[in-house]
Amino acid sequence: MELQLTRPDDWHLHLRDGHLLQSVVHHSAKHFGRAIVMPNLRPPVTTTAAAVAYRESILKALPSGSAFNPLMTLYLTDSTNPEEIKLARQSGVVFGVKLYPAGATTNSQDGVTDIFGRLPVLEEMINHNMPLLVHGEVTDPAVDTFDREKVFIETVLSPLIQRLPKLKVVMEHITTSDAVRFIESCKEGFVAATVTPQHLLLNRNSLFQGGLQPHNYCLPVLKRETHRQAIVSAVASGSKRFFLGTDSAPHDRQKKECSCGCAGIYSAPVALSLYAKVFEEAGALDKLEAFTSFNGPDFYGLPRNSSKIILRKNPWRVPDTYSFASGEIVPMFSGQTLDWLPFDH
Ligand SMILES: NC(=O)N[C@@H](CC(=O)O)C(=O)O
Ligand SMILES: [Zn+2]
Ligand SMILES: [Zn+2]
Repeated sequence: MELQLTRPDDWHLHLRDGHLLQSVVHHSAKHFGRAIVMPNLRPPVTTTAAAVAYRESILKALPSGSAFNPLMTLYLTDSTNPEEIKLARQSGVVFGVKLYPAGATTNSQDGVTDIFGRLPVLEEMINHNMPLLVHGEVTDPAVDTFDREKVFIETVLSPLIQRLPKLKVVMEHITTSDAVRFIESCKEGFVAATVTPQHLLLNRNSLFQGGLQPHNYCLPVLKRETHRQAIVSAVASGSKRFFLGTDSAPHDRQKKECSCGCAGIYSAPVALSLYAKVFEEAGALDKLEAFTSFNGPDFYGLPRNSSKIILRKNPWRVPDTYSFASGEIVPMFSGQTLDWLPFDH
């Protein structure tokens, strides 16, 4: 059995830099046309100049002949000014501005402490039709980890959208039925969400199955099964508001398997196989292509890709690890067998 799909894009990807970039970028470039590249490097990509330089290093790291197009983002801080948004738009290579609430996730320490203090920047983004990409969790240590997305929607995102109804917003890596309901309640074309393979396939039991499982730890953390089911129903419905964003987040194995393991799941090499599995199990393979290849570019106002890929039923074993110059990375579904295998058309 075979499916032909318009070439997909990844609307949420971490490519890192240095050795790690060199060893992961080809996994995304192999089948994806474009990717929104997240700016949470150390130091973060806070200026257009830095985004342009980062883009150059990504292009250099690509296999020769690759047509992969990295779409860059800026990391919003408490000192980002509206002028930077103008520069970003003029550059032609920056496609979004990322909101990390300070302290919410990996490399978010330079993030925003109060988004309502950034209104002039957000208004400039509206003028330039530049979307705000949101890691949607509050950071208040008094709020239970599993409630942080819901509380963010209630106390930050919903009031923000009411204040700035013309701002385009992508709620990244949604994890709850609350997020699904919220996105569905917003104006189509203005608010959308990316969905990761892990939040479609795993629930929070996967964190503790037979012992602590650091490779299933990401942020926002996996939630209970009812939330997973709500997210599957949302994507299987064919709604245009949801699209593919892997949040593929490579970390050296030693940084995951240690006394304070960091958050992030490496899914780039398996993501398309996993999304196909989700849609097949939901009886919605006919909705897969819109999710992987249409809804994202339509939301961002970019053309859909013209080339195609094939997904073939061809069981394959996911490698246990991928080696890179200074370590190894354990991928999602490491060592397991997946049915669908992507090929270039
Ligand atoms: N998702 C994660 O758990 N980690 C991401 C950061 C992020 O997307 O929040 C990373 O950069 O490692
Ligand atoms: Zn995030
Ligand atoms: Zn991410």
